[in-house]
Amino acid sequence: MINEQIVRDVVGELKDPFLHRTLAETDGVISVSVKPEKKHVSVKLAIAKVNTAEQMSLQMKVVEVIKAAGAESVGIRFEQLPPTALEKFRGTATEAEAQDLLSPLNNIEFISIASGKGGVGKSTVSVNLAVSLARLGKKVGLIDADIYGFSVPDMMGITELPVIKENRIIPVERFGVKVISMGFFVEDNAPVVWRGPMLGKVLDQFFRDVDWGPLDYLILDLPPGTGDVALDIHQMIPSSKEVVVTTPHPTAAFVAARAGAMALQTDHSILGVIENMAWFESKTTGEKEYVFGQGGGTRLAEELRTELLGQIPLGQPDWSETDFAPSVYAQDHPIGQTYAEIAQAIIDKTQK
Ligand SMILES: Nc1ncnc2c1ncn2[C@@H]1O[C@H](COP(=O)(O)OP(=O)(O)OP(=O)(O)O)[C@@H](O)[C@H]1O
Repeated sequence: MINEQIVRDVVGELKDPFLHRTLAETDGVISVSVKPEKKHVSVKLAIAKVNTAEQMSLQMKVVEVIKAAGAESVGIRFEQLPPTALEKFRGTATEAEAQDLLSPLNNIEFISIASGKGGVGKSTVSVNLAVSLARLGKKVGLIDADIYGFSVPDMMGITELPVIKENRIIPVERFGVKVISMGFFVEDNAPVVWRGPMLGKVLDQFFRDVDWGPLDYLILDLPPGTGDVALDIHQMIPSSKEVVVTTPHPTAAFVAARAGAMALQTDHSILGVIENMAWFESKTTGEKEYVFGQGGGTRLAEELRTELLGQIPLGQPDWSETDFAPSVYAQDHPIGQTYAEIAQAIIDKTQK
């Protein structure tokens, strides 16, 4: 039966990627909690530098060893080692890494977009939030981590592929957003059927081998639902602030609550709820019709003890206004303005 000591032992053997000392040596295993009945383990680790590709790789290894020790799900939080510990071990880093440790922290805010089920508009929301944050002057990256149902390139009207320069993948830039999608690496729209380690490698590559440059926000479009794939990805991505997308129907909100619960279980925090397809407004009378019901967003926000960041009505973008990107709303489109307000609320909440 898995217990705290076993977790401390297996994780303690892994090395801090910058200091090349084991986490046991650096006192990097801050806390461990085990819920035996759910076979769930939460760990809090301290390493030399957080929110880096190296953290991502370590995160994969942590998930691997804890699962090998008998856990079914894992939540990981990282924090930075205190300066005294860094000073003590810096001699073990290479010259370049020591320099790197001195540089200002690569302080990216990870925001993941989740939903309880498919088709509620999670990818549309991811794309438009990313574009709106960029319009507000932020440096934004977008990872289409909906690995089996990637749609971001099509939604943004991206036709080119990323180029490789000096062994680094240069993301495609569109509307000021740097985009990486599984769709760039799969031929002829073939379905992707990997799980576990392969999935981890792909995600790792998205973080490690992509030349993101400096970023304020990295938006992750997660796979829908609360199944194994969504759980795998939740465990493998760095701890993030999560936005849960739902439609207004009470049942949809009920399902979305499970996605929120999964986020919390895997140590992500919840930033808020977006209610999509909230109503249809008649162009002729201005009357609102609540086609998919009412109240789901508010109810979900209450249940997750968070706030409703905004409500997005039904409506299509005007393609010609957005350079033929089928799902991007122009800045002056009413829905584009709503996205701008939500993006501003996210900036305020994350103080970026
Ligand atoms: N507010 C909206 N008004 C009208 N159509 C919308 C709206 N939001 C999304 N859609 C449309 O609904 C469909 C589903 O949206 P989207 O692909 O973003 O959902 P999803 O939750 O990401 O689905 P999946 O996870 O299954 O890929 C798309 O055709 C999209 O254009």
